[in-house]
Amino acid sequence: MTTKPSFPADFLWGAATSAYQIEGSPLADGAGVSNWHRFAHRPGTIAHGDHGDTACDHYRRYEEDIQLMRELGLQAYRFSIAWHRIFPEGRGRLNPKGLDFYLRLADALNNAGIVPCATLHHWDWPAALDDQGGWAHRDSAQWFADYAHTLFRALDGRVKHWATLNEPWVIVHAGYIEGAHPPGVPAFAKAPHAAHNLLRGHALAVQAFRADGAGQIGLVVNLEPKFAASAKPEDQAALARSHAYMNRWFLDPVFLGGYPEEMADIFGADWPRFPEEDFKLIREPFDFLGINYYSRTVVRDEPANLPVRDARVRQRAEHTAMDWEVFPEGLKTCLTWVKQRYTTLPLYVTENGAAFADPPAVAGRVADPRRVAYLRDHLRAAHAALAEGVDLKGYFAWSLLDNFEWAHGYGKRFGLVRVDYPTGTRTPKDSARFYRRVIESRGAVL
Ligand SMILES: OC[C@@H]1[C@@H](O)[C@H](O)[C@@H](O)c2nc(CNc3ccccc3)cn21
Repeated sequence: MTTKPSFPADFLWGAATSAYQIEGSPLADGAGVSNWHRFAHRPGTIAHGDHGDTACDHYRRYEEDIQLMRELGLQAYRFSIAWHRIFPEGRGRLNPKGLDFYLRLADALNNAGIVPCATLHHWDWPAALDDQGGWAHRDSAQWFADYAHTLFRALDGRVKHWATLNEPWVIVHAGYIEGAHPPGVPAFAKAPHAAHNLLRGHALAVQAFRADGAGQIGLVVNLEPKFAASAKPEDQAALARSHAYMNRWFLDPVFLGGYPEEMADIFGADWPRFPEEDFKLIREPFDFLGINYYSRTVVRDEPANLPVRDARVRQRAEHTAMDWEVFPEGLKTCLTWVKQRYTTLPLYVTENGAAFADPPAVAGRVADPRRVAYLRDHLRAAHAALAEGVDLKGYFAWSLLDNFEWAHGYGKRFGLVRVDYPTGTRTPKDSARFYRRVIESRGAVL
């Protein structure tokens, strides 16, 4: 007889979104041009020519969406703040109307009994900062810390749960290695500097929070367990490079004080020597780690695939619409690996979810059995990690709403709630109803 999972009474159940993916109104109320607004309007960058000019129209429909959150039984909501609404040029002139949207959002969430969990930077920022060198510019760390400090003071008393960065690895890999995200031009030699300045900015923001903030502050990383396709030494070496590149590049410095040795192998002559005092700063302690988990990858050696010289070996298993393998045990693997290698800090699953080819709404229902199964199996894995002593404090489903899936546009639907474009009509999917029952039963229905 298997015992039914039971999550702690204070476990925080939420859903997550990000500003550019849902808000729309990119230039409203004095907002500046963002990197993603400019990039998405560059022909050929986004599937189907999609962009975030309307998205889910959340900037205008946030009260309706908060009512949806209440109907789903959410206890918390993870959202991001659009820097370009606050400082249209990136620094200097503050735009009060832009700040006001987040004051209204936080007040409405608190009034609804939903914990606001704000991410300061989820990839969108003023295009002006990219024009001044972006994250590769050493001053970007201070630009970020100054922006963060302004928000800590402005939202004091309204927001007590903060994350500095969402997935710095993606900002660097997609933005500076691939060029698939802004700045949009591959700049291999700049990537290590961008990564380093993101970490410096995170630490400076934490120091600003210690001075003028209240509550908890953390960092959100994407983790993806890596497995070798074979026991051959070359595949084992590819595994070590791939694992270091995606999973250790940022966590080793913040928790262990230095970069993985594989980084010098991957970047070769383009791997810089950083000042020792930077590593002391980057180790600034914070309060929790957010982990975004979606899938795992099986890798083999592939010398032609620069810079990591690895290749994915597609598995005979279920895959999502993103062609990501469904691998629930990988969530437990990530959680236990972080506890074993790095820290006993509180952990949150800050993103977990899947895109599937959902059917349209019929009579107010959207049947998404594969997403129900995905959530069920990953929540079981999360509970298994809890049972092994991981201090897991909460779980945020990605995403509350179908939304703008970056370079994929609107064709990939991750939401618990379907959004029909362009009307913006919201329809809770079966997975939303399932998630509500999970929250109500503290996991007993899993
Ligand atoms: O792709 C789904 C979500 C995305 O919508 C979120 O904005 C972002 O935080 C997010 N991160 C991942 C996982 N990380 C990742 C790894 C490799 C390439 C792209 C994303 C998935 N997602």
